Amino acid sequence: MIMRVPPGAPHVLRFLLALSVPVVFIYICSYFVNIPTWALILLQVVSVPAYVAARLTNRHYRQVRAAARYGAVLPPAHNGKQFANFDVLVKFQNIYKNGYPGDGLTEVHAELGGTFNLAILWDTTVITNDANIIKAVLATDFSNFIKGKHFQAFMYSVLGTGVFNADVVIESVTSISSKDMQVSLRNHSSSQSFVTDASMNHDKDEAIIKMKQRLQEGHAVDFQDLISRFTLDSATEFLFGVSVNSQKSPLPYPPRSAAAAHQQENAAFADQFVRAFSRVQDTIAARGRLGYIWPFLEIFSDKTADDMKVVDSLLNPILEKALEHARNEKSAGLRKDNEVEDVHEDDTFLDHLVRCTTDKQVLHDEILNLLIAGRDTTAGTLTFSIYFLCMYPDILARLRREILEAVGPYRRPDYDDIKDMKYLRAFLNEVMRLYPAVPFNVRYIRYSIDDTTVPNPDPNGKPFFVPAGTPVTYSVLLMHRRTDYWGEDAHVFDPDRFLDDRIQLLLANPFIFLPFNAGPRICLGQQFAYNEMSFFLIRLLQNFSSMDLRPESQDPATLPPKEWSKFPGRKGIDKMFPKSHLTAYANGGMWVSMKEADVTDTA
Ligand code: HEM
Repeated sequence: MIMRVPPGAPHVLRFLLALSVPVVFIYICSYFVNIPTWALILLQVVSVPAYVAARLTNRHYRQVRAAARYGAVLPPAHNGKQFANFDVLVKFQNIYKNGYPGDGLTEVHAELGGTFNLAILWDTTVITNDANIIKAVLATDFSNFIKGKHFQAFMYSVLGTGVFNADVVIESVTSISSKDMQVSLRNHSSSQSFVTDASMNHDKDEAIIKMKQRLQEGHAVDFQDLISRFTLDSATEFLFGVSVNSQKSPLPYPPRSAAAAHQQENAAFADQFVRAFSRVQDTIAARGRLGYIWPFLEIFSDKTADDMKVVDSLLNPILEKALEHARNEKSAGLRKDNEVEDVHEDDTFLDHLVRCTTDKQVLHDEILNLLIAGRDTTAGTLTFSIYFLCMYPDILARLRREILEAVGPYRRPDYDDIKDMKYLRAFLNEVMRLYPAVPFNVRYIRYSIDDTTVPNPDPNGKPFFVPAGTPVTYSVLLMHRRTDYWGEDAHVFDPDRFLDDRIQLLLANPFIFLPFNAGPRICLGQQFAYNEMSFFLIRLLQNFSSMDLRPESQDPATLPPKEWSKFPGRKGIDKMFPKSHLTAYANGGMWVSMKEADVTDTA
C-alpha cells in the first residue's frame, strides 16, 4: 500500500525552513562572537518576528517603488481593527458559515469601489467585481494570470492534475492530458448529435416520475437532491456511456419525518458518493479561504482522504473497465495510440480520452474534474431555476406557455425546439445572472512575469499595480448584481432584461455577464449545459403547472435567518439560504411541492 504524505506537511516544512533563516544565522554568528547562552536564546527568539517584519516592510516599499515605476498606484486597502487583520479572517470564516454570499465584501465595495486589496495575516489578495479587470484577467491579459502553484496545492488532493487545476492552455507541458482533454471535449461538444443524444435521448423522465410519486404520498421533495442525481446520471452517461443510476435509490424524506430516520440507515451507495463528493468540495474550498494557514491544519492527515476513498470506489472500476477495453482493442489491432483528433461514432467521452492516454491517474483526475465541471454546475443552476419558478408564478406561467406552444404537453423536445425558445434562454440567463454556478473564482499573477497592472475603474485614475504571485479573487456574482452595469433593478429577477431594450447594457459591455467565464479558458460545456437544462425544464413544465417552496419540510437550521428580510437587494428578498463551495448550492436543499398539470391546463 502506498503511504501518502499529508498535504500540509511539505508546505509547513518549507514555511518553517524559511523562518529558521535568522535563527540559524545567529547561531552561526555565535561561533565568532562570544554571546552568553541566555542572550543567544533571546536573540534567536526575537530574530524571527524581526526578520518577518523586515521582509514585510521591504516588500511594501518594493511594491510602492515598483508601482511608481509603472506609473500606477496600489489599489485601496481594506483594514480591519486587529493586528494583521485577524478580525477580518474571523469575520469571513463566520460569514462563510452563516452569511449571504458576498456579505462582508459588499460593504467594502460600497466604501472602496469595485477593486481593493485585502491582506489577511499579511497575505495580500486583490478582490474585484469590476468588469474591465475581470476582462483583463480572463481574456485580454490572459497570459499573465494563471491558476498557479498555491491554487494547485490546495486543490491537488481532489482535482489532481485535471483540467480545473492545470494551466493547460499556456503551459501545455505541465499537463499534456488536460490539453488533450480540452481537445476531446471540444470535438465531442461541437458534435451537435452527441450533445443532443447525451442530454436528451436517455430515459430522463425518471426524475419526474419519482417526484410525482413522492408528491402523491403527500411529502415535499428536495429538488436539489433529485436534480443532483439526475445530473450525476447524465454526466456519467455522457462520460462513461453508462449511468450510475443514482436516481434508482429512493428520494430523501423531509429531515424530521419518521420515514427519514429509517432511510438514513439504508443510504444507497450512489447517495454516499453524492455526499462524499460534496464534502470534498467543501474541504478544498475551506483550504482556499484559509490561504497559507490551511497546511497547518493538515500536517498529520489529509481532510479529503476518507471522502476521496468513497469517490474513488465508484470511479476506479469504471476506469479499469475502459482501460481493459482499450487494451483488448489494441491487441486485436482495432486501435492506434494518440487518435485524439478523431471522433469515433460510438465512443463515449472516456473511450475518446483513453485514446490520448492510458495513465490511470491522469484519466481519474480528468474524469473527476469533468464531473464537478459538468454536474454540480448544471444541478445548481436548475435548483435555482426551480427556486425562481416557485417565487414568481407569473414567470412560470409565461415560460410554460412558451413550452406548450413550441412542444405541446407530451412530446420530447429536440435541439431545434430548444434553439427557438427565446424566453427559456432568457430565463436561464437570468437565473445564472443572479446565481452564477461559480460565484467566486481566483487567478494568480504569474511569478515568471515580474509584476503587472490592471485598469483603474476611474478613467482618470492611474492603473492599479499588482505584484507577481498575488491572487486576484473575482466575483461574478457581485458583478452580475452591480446597479451601474445592470440598472437600478439589478436585484430584481426579470428574464425580460435579456429580451427588451435593457439588452443594450449587455451588448455595450459583454463582460458584465460571465456565468461561463471568458477567454481561452471559457467553459467547454456551455452548449451542452444549455441543452441539458432546457430539456429538463421543458419536461418539468409539461408535467407540472405550479410550484411552491416548502420551507417547513426543511431542517430549520438551514433556513435563511429572519433578520435577512430587513436587508436591501436580493438578501432581503430571498427565501432560501444560498451557499457555495466550488459551485453554488442551496443550504439544506430546495424543498418544494408541485401541482401536476391537467391535460386541459394550458397555463
Ligand atoms: C450551468 C452550467 C455550467 C456553468 C455555469 C459552467 C461554468 C463554468 C465556469 C465558470 C468555468 C471556468 C472555471 C475556471 O477554470 O475557473 C467552466 C469551465 C469548464 N467547464 Fe463549465 N459550466 C457549466 C457546465 C458544464 C458542462 C455541462 C460541462 C461538460 C460537459 C462543462 C465543462 C467545463 C470544462 C471542461 C471547463 C474547463 C475549461 C478549461 O479550463 O479549459 N461545464 N465552466
